[in-house]
Amino acid sequence: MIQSDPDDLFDRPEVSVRPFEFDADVARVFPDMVRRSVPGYAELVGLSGLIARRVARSGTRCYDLGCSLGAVTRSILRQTGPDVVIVAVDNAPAMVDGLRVRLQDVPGADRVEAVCADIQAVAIEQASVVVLNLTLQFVPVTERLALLARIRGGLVPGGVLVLAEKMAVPDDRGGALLTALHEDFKRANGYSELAISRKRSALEQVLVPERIETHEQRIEDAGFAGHCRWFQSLNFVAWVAWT
Ligand SMILES: Nc1ncnc2c1ncn2[C@@H]1O[C@H](C[S@+](CC[C@H]([NH3+])C(=O)[O-])CC(=O)[O-])[C@@H](O)[C@H]1O
Ligand SMILES: O=C(O)C(=O)Cc1ccccc1
Repeated sequence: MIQSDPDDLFDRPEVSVRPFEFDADVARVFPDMVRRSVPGYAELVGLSGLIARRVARSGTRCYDLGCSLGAVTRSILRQTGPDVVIVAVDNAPAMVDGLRVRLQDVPGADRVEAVCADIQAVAIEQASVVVLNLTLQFVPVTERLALLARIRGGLVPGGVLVLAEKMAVPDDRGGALLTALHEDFKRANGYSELAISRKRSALEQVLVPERIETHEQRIEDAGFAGHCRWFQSLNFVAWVAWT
């Protein structure tokens, strides 16, 4: 696990009242926050690297879109050969700064191009793997299809999209159970009732989850030839989609 200060952000009264932002405070606690908030996060990161190991070809690029501090970037770096370039993109300057620091003593880090930019404006070219690990949920819903279609267009034959998202649960007993269990997971990881409810408010309209069927329909509409779901833990789910 990468070094992190403990996440106490939502125990502070002033942080709750404004919408969630990937600023310097969040970047400082992010590894602790994401580990304690996303069930299966370590598996998502590790398995994304293994997917890249299987798929990435020499002379191609792997993209880590919404890379935060580069957990997936480092996972891919460990699993791919010397002729694979990794393009790590985030539009939060504090995240990209943190990524650059964390790459300093990592072997092979010269294969990583760290870019501070909007993923909607970054060219995707010669890509064998494009990872959106918990990132699409922050892109405006109306712009999601265009982004996936552009990713599809930048993939080499045999290339894949790896998409992981918090999902909107169905409005039924199963959905209610998943939501309740996600809160139990946060409680079990030491978050207070207040912190859980404040973060929920801060994320409203910032993180917009969608139903599994909506994601799968969009993957098809974007022109991918096929997809399969390879991960689910409570209300977090991941797919691989291929050309
Ligand atoms: N339009 C955008 N352009 C660029 N970056 C963006 C955009 N929108 C959001 N981000 C960035 O996407 C990241 C989402 S976190 C990803 C975790 C990481 N993938 C991980 O495997 O640790 C997930 C979470 O916090 O739930 C943040 O760093 C944002 O700045
Ligand atoms: O905490 C949540 O409810 C999440 O969906 C995960 C998360 C993790 C880190 C930043 C924002 C959301």
